Amino acid sequence: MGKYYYPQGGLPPQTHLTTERAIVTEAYTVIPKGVMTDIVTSTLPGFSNTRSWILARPISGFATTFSQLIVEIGPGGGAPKAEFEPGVEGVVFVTKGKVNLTLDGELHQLEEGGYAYLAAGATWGLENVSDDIVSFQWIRKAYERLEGYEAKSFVTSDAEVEPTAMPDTNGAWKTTRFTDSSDLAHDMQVNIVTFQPGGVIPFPETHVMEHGLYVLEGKAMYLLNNDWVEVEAGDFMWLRAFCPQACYAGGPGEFRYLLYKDMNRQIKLT
Ligand SMILES: NC(=O)N[C@H](N)C(=O)O
Repeated sequence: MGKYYYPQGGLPPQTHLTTERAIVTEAYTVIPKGVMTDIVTSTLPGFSNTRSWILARPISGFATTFSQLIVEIGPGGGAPKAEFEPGVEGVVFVTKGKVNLTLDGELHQLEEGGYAYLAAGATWGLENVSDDIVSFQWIRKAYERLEGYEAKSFVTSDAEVEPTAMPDTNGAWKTTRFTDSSDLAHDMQVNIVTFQPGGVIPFPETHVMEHGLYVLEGKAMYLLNNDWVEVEAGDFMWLRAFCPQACYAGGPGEFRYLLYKDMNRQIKLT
């Protein structure tokens, strides 16, 4: 085990996996929670009392389709009147605390597990009216419109959507899909993937979809291209298109992650 730099001093966190070091390759990136310290935060325009960690963004030379952030809003903070880019869709998924979402004039309270799909062109704002920090994942993508289809905003939660068992897995590998995969109005999905202890992705999936993968719960060994990497709750992975991927969730508890994927559009050829 190597030595790690903790800017705040003191002892390293209790669970200390070998992936406490960030990994950046051409096929994938791992940003372990241990390196998301106070010194690498970004302030967000339009938000007050808020800080964020930008986990993924388009990088020249790679066809990255999305950006993904951890956002923390302190009590009284938020973006009540933020004007967001009209052509950009997003998903907000709350991982801790409570936040008020005003979406096209309607008020929703999102708690842990709360999920909002914010369609391109929607008017929305977020306010933390509680006494505690709220933390959420915010995924953004330029919406690729398809004639005759229009994705609509909606609010739901992890608890409200029944996960589907993957074929031949006895329920050891399930996916919670918040939109129908065949719905052409949607050019992306943000799903939750859940493994029971012992659950696996039994072959290296290799596909055109790019992924952002934020671990919500548990730990596992994840195959990223040629490397098996230990990951646990709070870690983030970016996988470029065609990066081979598989998983072994050894337990002791469930292993769950939020999974971004781009989909349902023709590849642009010039
Ligand atoms: N790494 C993953 O969980 N991939 C999913 N099976 C997916 O691409 O939907």
